[in-house]
Amino acid sequence: MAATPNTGQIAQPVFIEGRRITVLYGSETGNGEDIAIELSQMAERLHFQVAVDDMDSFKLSDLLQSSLAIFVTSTTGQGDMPKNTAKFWRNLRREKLSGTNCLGALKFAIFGLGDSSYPKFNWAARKLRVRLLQLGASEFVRAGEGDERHENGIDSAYLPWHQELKSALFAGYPLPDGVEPIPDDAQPPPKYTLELAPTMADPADHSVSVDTASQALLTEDERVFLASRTKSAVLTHTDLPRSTAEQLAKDRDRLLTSFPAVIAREDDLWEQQTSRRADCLDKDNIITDYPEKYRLLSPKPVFQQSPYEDLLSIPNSSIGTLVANRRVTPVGHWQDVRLLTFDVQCDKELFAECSAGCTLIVYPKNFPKDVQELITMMGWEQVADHIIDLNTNQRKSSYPKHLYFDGACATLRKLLLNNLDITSIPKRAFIKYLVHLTREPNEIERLKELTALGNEQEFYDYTSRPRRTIIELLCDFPGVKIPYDRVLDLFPVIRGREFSICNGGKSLYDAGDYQTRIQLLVALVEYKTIIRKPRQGLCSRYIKHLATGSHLSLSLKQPSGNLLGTDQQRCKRPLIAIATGTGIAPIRALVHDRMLYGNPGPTVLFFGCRNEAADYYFWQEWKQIPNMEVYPAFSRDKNMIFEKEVGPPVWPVPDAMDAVLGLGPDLDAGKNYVQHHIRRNAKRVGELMRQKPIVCICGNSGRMPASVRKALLDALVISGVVRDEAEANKWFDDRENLTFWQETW
Ligand SMILES: Cc1cc2nc3c(=O)[nH]c(=O)nc-3n(C[C@H](O)[C@H](O)[C@H](O)COP(=O)(O)O)c2cc1C
Repeated sequence: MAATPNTGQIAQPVFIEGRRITVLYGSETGNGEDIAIELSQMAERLHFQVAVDDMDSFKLSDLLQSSLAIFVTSTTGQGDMPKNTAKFWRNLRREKLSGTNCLGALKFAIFGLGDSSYPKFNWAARKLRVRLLQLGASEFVRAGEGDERHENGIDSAYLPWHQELKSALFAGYPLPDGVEPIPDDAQPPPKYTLELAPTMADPADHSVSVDTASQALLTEDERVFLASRTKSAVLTHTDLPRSTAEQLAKDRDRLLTSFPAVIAREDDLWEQQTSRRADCLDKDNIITDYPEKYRLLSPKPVFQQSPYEDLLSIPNSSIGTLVANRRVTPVGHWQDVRLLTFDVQCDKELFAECSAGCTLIVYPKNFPKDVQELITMMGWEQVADHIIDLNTNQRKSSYPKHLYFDGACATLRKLLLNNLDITSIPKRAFIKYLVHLTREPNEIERLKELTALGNEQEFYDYTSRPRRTIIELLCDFPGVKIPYDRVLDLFPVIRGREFSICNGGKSLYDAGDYQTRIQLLVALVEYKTIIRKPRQGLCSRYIKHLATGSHLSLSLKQPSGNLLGTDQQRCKRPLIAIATGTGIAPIRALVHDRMLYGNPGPTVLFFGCRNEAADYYFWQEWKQIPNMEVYPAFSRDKNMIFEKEVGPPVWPVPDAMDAVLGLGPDLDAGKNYVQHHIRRNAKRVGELMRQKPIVCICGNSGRMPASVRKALLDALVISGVVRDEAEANKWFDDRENLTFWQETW
């Protein structure tokens, strides 16, 4: 079956010898990656041959050969480089490169993504820029810095910078006579395409597919089963590699065990009634008689309410079983916070090394109902359940990063269920692309208007502010028909979400041998927006509907810094922990780890939450921990607000950083936050500070980390460890005095 025809002309760049540009990005959650891809498309319109990749997938030696590059990086942690730049950044900083002018031939442009509520605003891009300059590279356009705090977000700085870069490329690298840039409104060539598996592509070939009316009524497991069986039958006529054949057999067995009884019964029946066995699959007529065998007796008319349970093919993941999904906040409380418990098969070494600071990655999925809505809207019914060809290694490498799929039985529906983020907020590039996919003049005009330069506020008001989803946008533009083979170009790939593990020590082994019992404390993202529709984050919705007993693919991620509590010496050191809300998760893991060696050193916890009755997590547990003091700050329990705040020793005029952050002596007045309790207990804090403690700050980013740091500095002065704020700053940053760990998000 042919792909839906495109409505517009596809503009192909002209090949011009030597006209190359490299676009490298560092990105944690995909914002930087999106910008890098948009910039690479802009360069393609100027007929550059573009290589775009994350920094770690790019060899430094290749950069040494490059003459033109664009860098895009976000900042993560506290002024840190994103993880997918770690190797590249390490290599770039190698001492032996210093003074070599090794990047003397490179011209570059750099754009950083950051958030000005962090003290180290855009530090990753700044550090990278300085190093590139040190190594001799020269900048051909001023550096750009996007700020998520700006009312129009990153776009406010990015859009003008994009234009500047485009003009600089156009002026600095003129096109040969007769070659014009590809206009912005011409449809870009596809980066990725989907193909139906060859034997399935032409329905006249053979009648292998189950008729679509019954397909629409199948459950996903049923469909997957049929798909894998269909594929087996098809592939018996080709040289099926052994490993794939084995995989198919394994999949089949797995599916049969968790399969709706009706299918299993049908299958058994067929096996009994026919003398034919698997060894007759090579007979010529196998394809024509195939559908009869698998026609369902009683198809289910409704779609399953929650996402399907099929395991995802995530590299280095393990299978987890959800043992408990318990709401820990009272039902009337504004926030639904879940304590999730998973038993994870720890056949992978990684899981045996789980400790405080590790995170667990959960891969959310879409709901079948939403996927069906999209399929119907786009008219993909005829192709949604055909096997698509994603199977060869060569092909795989040309699919988007983070796209994990089971190549043996991938279908468009499966990609939509498991891989493509169809409920995310549409990005500008998505909307721009849609202009080419509708013939309705009104829609074209409106889509163009939304993405026009100068209309950032309107774009924001239509997309981010109401948190409109891609599906909702498509409902607003019924004339848009996306060709099924363009889905990988258009829809973002669903990424796993990282959560701090909230248990440690012995509790990790509660599930017995070969299993690691892992707990997460997850605040579900649910809110009403200005369009008054309740909204849920993709992962929150997924988690909320996860039933106990569900199996899912999970990965473990080690912390980038030192492990904090895993040896006896460190467990005996004092711990000063400051946490707000679900930020208590990694602290609890550390407290558990420290118990491994009997009596740990003194632990002082300053914990901030709203109400004692609603979100004072794990309070009963703290009573059992030897040598632990807890100072809770309940910000909304009125009677808990103290009459008179203990201020710092001297309140000088707010320093530069405070002014930037809007902090000052008055801002927290009359409130009951962790920083107040730190000052109130300054003597105790100072006493522990003198004993080389571990200091942890975990919880919301924004103002909290800076306010807490300030309070800790004040405590150093009040308790006499140092004389003034300047000394306190120095003392605090000297790693001889304390180990510092911050986990904020
Ligand atoms: C955990 C976390 C830490 C961050 N740390 C910083 C920081 O230190 N400085 C900064 O300017 N922005 C910081 N940011 C903001 C990100 O750089 C910003 O959200 C950016 O859009 C993320 O882009 P990405 O999806 O490409 O990673 C942080 C964001 C998160 C979630």
